Amino acid sequence: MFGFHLGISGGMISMDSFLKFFYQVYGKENNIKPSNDPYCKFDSQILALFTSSLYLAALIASVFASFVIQRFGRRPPMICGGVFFYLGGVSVFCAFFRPDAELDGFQKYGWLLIVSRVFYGLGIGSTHQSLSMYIYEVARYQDRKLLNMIFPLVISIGIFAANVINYVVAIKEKGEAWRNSLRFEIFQMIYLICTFLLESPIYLIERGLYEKGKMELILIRKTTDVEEEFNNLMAANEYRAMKDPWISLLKRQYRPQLILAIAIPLFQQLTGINVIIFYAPILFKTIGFGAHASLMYAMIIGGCNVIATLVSIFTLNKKFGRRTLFLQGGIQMFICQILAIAYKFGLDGNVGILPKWYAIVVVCGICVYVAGFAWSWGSLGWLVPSEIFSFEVRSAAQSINVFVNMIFTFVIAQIFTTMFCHMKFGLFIFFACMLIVINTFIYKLLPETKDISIEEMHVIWQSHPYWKKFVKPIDITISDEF
Ligand SMILES: OC[C@H]1O[C@](O)(CO)[C@@H](O)[C@@H]1O
Repeated sequence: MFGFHLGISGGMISMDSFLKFFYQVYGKENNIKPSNDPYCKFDSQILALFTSSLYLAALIASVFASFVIQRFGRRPPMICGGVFFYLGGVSVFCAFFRPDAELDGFQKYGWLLIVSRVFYGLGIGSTHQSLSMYIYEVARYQDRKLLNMIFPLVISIGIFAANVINYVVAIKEKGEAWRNSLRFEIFQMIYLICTFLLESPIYLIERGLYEKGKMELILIRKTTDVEEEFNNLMAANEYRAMKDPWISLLKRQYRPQLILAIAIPLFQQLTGINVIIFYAPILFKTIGFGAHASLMYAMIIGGCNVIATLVSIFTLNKKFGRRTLFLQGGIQMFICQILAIAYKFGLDGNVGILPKWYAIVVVCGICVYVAGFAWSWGSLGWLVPSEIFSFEVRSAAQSINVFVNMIFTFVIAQIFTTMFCHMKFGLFIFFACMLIVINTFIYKLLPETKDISIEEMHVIWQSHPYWKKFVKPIDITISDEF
């Protein structure tokens, strides 16, 4: 669902019928109208809010969720998320399935579009952390790594599904296709199924409900032979009771984890990936591609993202170290940005009928960029934190990770159209500079974590040229098996 929302809005706002509707509904009161400059046609803060409101809501919900997860368990935020998805669906339903929903009706109910995005955002914010924590806690130790890698894969599949829906509804239907794209969102109500999940045994043990925790562990593992695992969970609980993860994370000793919990999601967004994921159809239309072609190219790029993520999980991650992949992907993305600048992406405003070869070069260039992201920052951005956040600070560090990811997803969604209007192809200079900073950071500050256990990580920090200043040899870290 997260992936689906990342992918759906860009296609919709590139559809002329949507823009017309949007400016009709919101333009009057807010004095906005589409510009004649092709780079500025989409430059409206309210239009950007249609995309970004979801991430702003997700950001706020994720803060609440991280407290609820600790106090009331992993299930309540999942159930709240289900209710929010349901309300998002109801808002779309009210706006589009009403018998009087002719143009006037749509104008009257247009605000429900943003309301539905806010509900979906609250749903995503509530579930993002609780689900990833739940999966981590319930999974067997040996399955965790794979599950962590599947996370970016399912996001990319969600994005691709949204791209396909946008394209198919647009070619099947003339005019008001975006309404059908929105109707697909209603299927998210199936998320309510998640409310049937059991509570995490780790949470129950934390709350002193030992018997219940053991029962749920038996149900989850489908065997009564859980004594050893249960005893491990109890031992880990005693250890955890002595240390609050938020207080620990602020200690000097955990500085590498704190900095990386902020830097990894921040840099993942500053690679500029969401400029493409959110706004590829707009970029294409601006430089003169047709409406259907723009949606088709966005779909090809979405497909490329899925394939490259699969390649990353099943081959590259097994063969190459994390640093190598981060740096290789970063350099690949940097070269693509430089090419976009050199060839003045968008022909510097001379939009019109474009030769076919130009379209092919642009789309291939973006595919190479997206592939570079998918096998570096896309997959490692979720995997590496799980390898470096030690047990005692994991929940706090993971909350920060999700929070920072949401802030910058929101920022990019909100400022892109304005940046594009003012900077034109110079936008790529900004992201190219960011990639220099990002690659330098990885080169200097990220130690290799492939095939390193959490206990060994401690030694890695101590022998790192920079982090050794912070990490003292005496502190021990509890095994990741807990
Ligand atoms: O697959 C690309 C997508 O992955 C994310 O970085 C999350 O991991 C999103 O921000 C982006 O849209």
